Amino acid sequence: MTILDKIVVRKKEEVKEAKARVSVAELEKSEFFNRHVYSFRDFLLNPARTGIIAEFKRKSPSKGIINDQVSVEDVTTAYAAAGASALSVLTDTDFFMGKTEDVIAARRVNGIPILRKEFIIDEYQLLEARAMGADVILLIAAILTPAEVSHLAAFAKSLGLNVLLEVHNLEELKRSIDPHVDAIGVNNRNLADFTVSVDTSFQLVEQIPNEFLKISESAISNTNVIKQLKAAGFNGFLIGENFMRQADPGKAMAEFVKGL
Ligand SMILES: O=P(O)(O)OC[C@@H](O)[C@@H](O)c1c[nH]c2ccccc12
Repeated sequence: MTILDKIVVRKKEEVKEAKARVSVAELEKSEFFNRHVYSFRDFLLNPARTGIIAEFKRKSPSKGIINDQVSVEDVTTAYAAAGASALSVLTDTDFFMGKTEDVIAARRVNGIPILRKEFIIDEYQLLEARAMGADVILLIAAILTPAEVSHLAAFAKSLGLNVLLEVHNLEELKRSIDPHVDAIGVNNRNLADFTVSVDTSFQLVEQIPNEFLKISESAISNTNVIKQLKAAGFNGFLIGENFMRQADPGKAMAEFVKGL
């Protein structure tokens, strides 16, 4: 079993437990459920911002603890002030040390799009994403059939959410592409074996139709790479560890963007 398989097994249990604990009617009554959702496209394409989707990530299966000493409010507001186009906040607890409350806390203090970074396998998690104040949801092609991608993307759109589809090879891209998706993210990290290569982004960019926003995800640690990715056609750059491994991730991002 790969780590991704393990995460999905655990996720199925979690979703079952959550459904038993909190009804859909309760989710629909939550304070953020009917709020205005920010447009991922507008923020990513705004030239006054950096295109960086800055991630709050305490821990990962590949790196272990990255940083569990900082607050989600401090870091995300500093990311936004440093020019982030959007925020990414992990909500998986067992593998990434994240939680629903992290998105809620980030939502209260930020006015830019928030991606609920989660392993989505069920419609219920999209209702949760809406309820916690997220604007963007992630669909990972490696764990979903094309029919599931299409169904979940359409349901997310019906809730007003933006959809980011993540692929890490041409086969996943070809089989999963769907008109309900807003953005396609090329993950430079293979979630099955953790190998990383930014070349994955350069190889796949030409194959992504231009109606989709193009995002390069993971293992981005210098501004020259961002310049090259931009020249190749990418609109967004998802960065986590490079900032989070510093004592002050917001300050690390502010320093980083000086090089753009
Ligand atoms: O920390 P990095 O290498 O900058 O990567 C950030 C982000 O791309 C990565 O956390 C990620 C990309 N896709 C995911 C899916 C699930 C969990 C995590 C991820």
